[in-house]
Amino acid sequence: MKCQQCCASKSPLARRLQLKKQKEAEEAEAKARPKQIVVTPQSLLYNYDDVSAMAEYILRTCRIRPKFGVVCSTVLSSMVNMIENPVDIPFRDIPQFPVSPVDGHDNKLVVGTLMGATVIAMQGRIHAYEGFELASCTVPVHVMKLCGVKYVFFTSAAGAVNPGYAVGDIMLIKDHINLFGMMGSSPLIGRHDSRFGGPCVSMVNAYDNYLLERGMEIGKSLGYQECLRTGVFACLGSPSYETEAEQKILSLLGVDAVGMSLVHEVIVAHHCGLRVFSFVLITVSGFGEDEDPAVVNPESFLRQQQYACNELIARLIYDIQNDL
Ligand SMILES: O=P(O)(O)O[C@H]1O[C@H](CO)[C@@H](O)[C@H]1O
Ligand code: HPA
Repeated sequence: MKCQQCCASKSPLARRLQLKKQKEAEEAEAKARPKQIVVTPQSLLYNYDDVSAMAEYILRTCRIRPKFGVVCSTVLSSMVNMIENPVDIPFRDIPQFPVSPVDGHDNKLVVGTLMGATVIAMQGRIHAYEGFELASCTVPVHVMKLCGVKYVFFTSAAGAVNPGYAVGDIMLIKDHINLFGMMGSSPLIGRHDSRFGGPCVSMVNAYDNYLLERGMEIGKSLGYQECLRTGVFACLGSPSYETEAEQKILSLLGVDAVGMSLVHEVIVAHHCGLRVFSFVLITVSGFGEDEDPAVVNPESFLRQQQYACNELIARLIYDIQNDL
């Protein structure tokens, strides 16, 4: 006697009929199911309790409530050497905190005091081009917020788009063009938690005007007026540096300098009510020059300007701390 099931499944016609029936059943089931709102993974990755747990771990470990947060660019990680009585907290020790897999990234927080103020600095940041969700790139900002931070300074290495800029220039950011956001990708997409902010956020004064002006004044008073600029920044999503054609587009858009981070961090910081000061160190001069940005060695590069950046951060913290 023939077995109905296995013999039937061997006939191509029977198999096709079976698949058709299966598909129809699946479609009917899908139709009957209530429509679901698909929440993007951004807001699901770290909820308020997850972020609280990270902040609690940090506060328990360092026993300091930081008022200032600093996100150090890969090229400006020497900033943490200014921190007194430092407590190092490796990212991997903080529950759920993202850890960069890139060689040479320090992957730690340094908490202590600087110019008499309490600070928490990120030595090494999380980049989208490493394969992280924007929520992972920006969760450190929410953690800083729950640690008690009020002011946050973001720094980055950048390539010049403005032809008037030179390597070594320090551009204080007055505005950005959010290329990620224009393409529909933002760490704020998805269900929001009102303890961090509302569903939408105005970006007016995201780069705090007062801090920008103070930063400029301090930079000048320190003698850096020749290399100080204020300009518009944009962030690329890919680790490939921009092509000449892309540089031209960026220039037409009004971008002065371009990097691979910072913009989404600033959005999250402003959204949750932190006061933001940001600047970039120009490490690659752009536009028509025969320079390959990938060959720039950040380790041995621009020591003097790195010092200038550190001085700028320290003096601004001092002035804010002392209401100057
Ligand atoms: O974002 P930071 O750490 O400044 O690093 C910048 O420099 C690297 C490229 O040289 C990129 O990672 C870019 O984003
Ligand atoms: O020249 C650059 N282009 C884009 N991102 C960068 N990050 C550092 N330098 C650059």
